Amino acid sequence: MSNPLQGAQFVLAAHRVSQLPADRGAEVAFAGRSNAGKSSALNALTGHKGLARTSKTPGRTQQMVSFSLPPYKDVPVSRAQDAQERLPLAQAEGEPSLEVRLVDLPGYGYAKVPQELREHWRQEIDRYLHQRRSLRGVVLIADIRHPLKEFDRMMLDFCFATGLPCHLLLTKADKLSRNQAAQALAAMRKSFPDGLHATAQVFSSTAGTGVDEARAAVVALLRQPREGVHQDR
Ligand SMILES: Nc1nc2c(ncn2[C@@H]2O[C@H](COP(=O)(O)OP(=O)(O)OP(=O)(O)O)[C@@H](O)[C@H]2O)c(=O)[nH]1
Ligand SMILES: [Mg+2]
Repeated sequence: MSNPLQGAQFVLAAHRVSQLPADRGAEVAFAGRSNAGKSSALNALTGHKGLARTSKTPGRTQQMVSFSLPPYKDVPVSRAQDAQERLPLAQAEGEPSLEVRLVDLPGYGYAKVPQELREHWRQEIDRYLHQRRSLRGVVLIADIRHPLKEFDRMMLDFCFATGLPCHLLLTKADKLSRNQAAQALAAMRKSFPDGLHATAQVFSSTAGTGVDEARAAVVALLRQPREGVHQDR
């Protein structure tokens, strides 16, 4: 299966929402607690090992890092079928330029990050979620071995309240047996409230588990129509 997210390139790292690329096209944000494996997941999904910086030390990503996917603006509609796999954004929207981005958000909840900085990111992430019109969905990344933490719950609540779609990657599945991983996934799905627009899967950046499924989920998020996503945001 070809990779619909290949060709991603670093655009910029922002300290504030206002420094992000122009708010058009479609983007999907990667969120989760510090050290959950967000940057590693981005690298696995784009098939570009060194794209996002990863680290054993929590708190590595201290900016909002924006990556662009190749613009497919010149794909003739007659070849759309052929291009479907490589065309993350729905053409039906009729935007002349299909700008598509992935955003690596700073990890949340790392105690050693100074309080002031944590507060800064709490505010900026909140602002990002509420204001970013091109945001089509969130990939929430959580360690499969641990129950969801406060930040994860807040993110799901936000998605629930605003109708923003969310795809949960239960990552580091290589640390569990297949059976344990399947059980953790089933328990997680059960805990979702009715009406939450969320999907979940088992994932491992290191073992490559669930990579194709996750790529398809990201593409599905990028194709979300703009309406319906942020009516209430
Ligand atoms: N075993 C295993 N380790 C992983 C996996 N994904 C990430 N890691 C490790 O977990 C640590 C954190 O990974 P990162 O991708 O940097 O995590 P992050 O969520 O981006 O962290 P911050 O930027 O600090 O918020 C690194 O040591 C990774 O090698 C995985 O699927 N399996
Ligand atoms: Mg990171």
